[in-house]
Amino acid sequence: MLVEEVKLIQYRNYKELELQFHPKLNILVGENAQGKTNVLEALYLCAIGKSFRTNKDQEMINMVKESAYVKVKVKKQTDKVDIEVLLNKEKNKKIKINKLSLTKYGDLLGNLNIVLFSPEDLKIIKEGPSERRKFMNNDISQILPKYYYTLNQYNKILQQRNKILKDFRGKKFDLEIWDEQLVNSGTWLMIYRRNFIKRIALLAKLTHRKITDGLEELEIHYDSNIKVKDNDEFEEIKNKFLKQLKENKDLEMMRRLTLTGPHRDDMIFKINGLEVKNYGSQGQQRTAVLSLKLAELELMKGEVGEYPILLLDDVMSELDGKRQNYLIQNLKNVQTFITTTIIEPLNIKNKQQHKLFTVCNGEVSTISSK
Ligand SMILES: Nc1ncnc2c1ncn2[C@@H]1O[C@H](COP(=O)(O)OP(=O)(O)OP(=O)(O)O)[C@@H](O)[C@H]1O
Repeated sequence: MLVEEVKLIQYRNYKELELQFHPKLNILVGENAQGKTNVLEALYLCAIGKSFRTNKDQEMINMVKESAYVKVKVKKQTDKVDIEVLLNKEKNKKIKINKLSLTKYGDLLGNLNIVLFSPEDLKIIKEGPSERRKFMNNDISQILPKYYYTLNQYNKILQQRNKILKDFRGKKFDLEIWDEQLVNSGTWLMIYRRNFIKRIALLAKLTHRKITDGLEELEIHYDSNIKVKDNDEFEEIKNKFLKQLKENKDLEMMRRLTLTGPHRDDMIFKINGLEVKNYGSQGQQRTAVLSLKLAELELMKGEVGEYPILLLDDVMSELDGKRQNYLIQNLKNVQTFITTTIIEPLNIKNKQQHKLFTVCNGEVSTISSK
């Protein structure tokens, strides 16, 4: 799939902007703080329904305005989709697909699939488990919208259960009704995550082997909070989840928090048997993320039947020449958007088809198009 056009009105530092994109490679070049990432963020908003930089929709509205508007025209193998997002400082955002308003945000997912790679993604490897859960949640929701709904349901039940635990003042009460619901949706989340990680791990391993000329073996494992076996089915997982909840109940009541369940899941990344988080060099960590991102592209292609679009926000300068080359060479069939402050180090061969935009203080002009 590809984005043919984007239109922005009062979005961040753009008054009004319309851009036609190249079907292959689009490079946005400009100094810091000019508005390059804002364009990528707008594309992401139309794909996922939120920003990758903030949880507050209002921040995307131009500071001195009350509302903002983004529209993208998406071309898929078999049809075209127009996605519009209207942000308002006072009201919830409105999303339209082909002019029809959505009643559930989840229905947006799958209309425009996207893989984002930014320096922030190193957090997936380096930082705490919440970054890895965010990665799983974002990716699985895109390929399996029912995951998104199950996750929302699980989080609501979790909130309720936590509230009961928090308000507990020595009175007798029963958590069992919440346990049953938590376990039901939580078990599905675990099954979806386990399947997803199994598939992405294999793809990332093959890519990593290629990038490192066979020197490094990347392993990615699902580290589920509920101790289950690899081949356990729904009922077995559910029973183990319930058992673990029961065992932890005293501790939970003492801590007044739900300590058991997939909201505490994690993923483990290893290179040649050693955990990348603790033992990997900076370069190895970057390469592992690159392998993961390329694996995401292939996984989405396998699921959806066509490649998602790829946003590379400021990452080229983080990769050495060899990795840049590998990336560019492997993106031939993927519509790609690159932001960069300097164009020279990019290994874009002259022959390669692309469109080059300069971004300066909320204005964009096309420099070249091949
Ligand atoms: N809500 C807003 N209203 C107006 N301007 C905004 C708003 N949010 C951000 N900006 C402006 O947008 C600019 C930053 O844009 P962006 O993050 O796209 O920069 P960039 O070109 O990607 O820079 P860098 O190379 O540093 O990453 C800044 O000038 C900032 O003041």
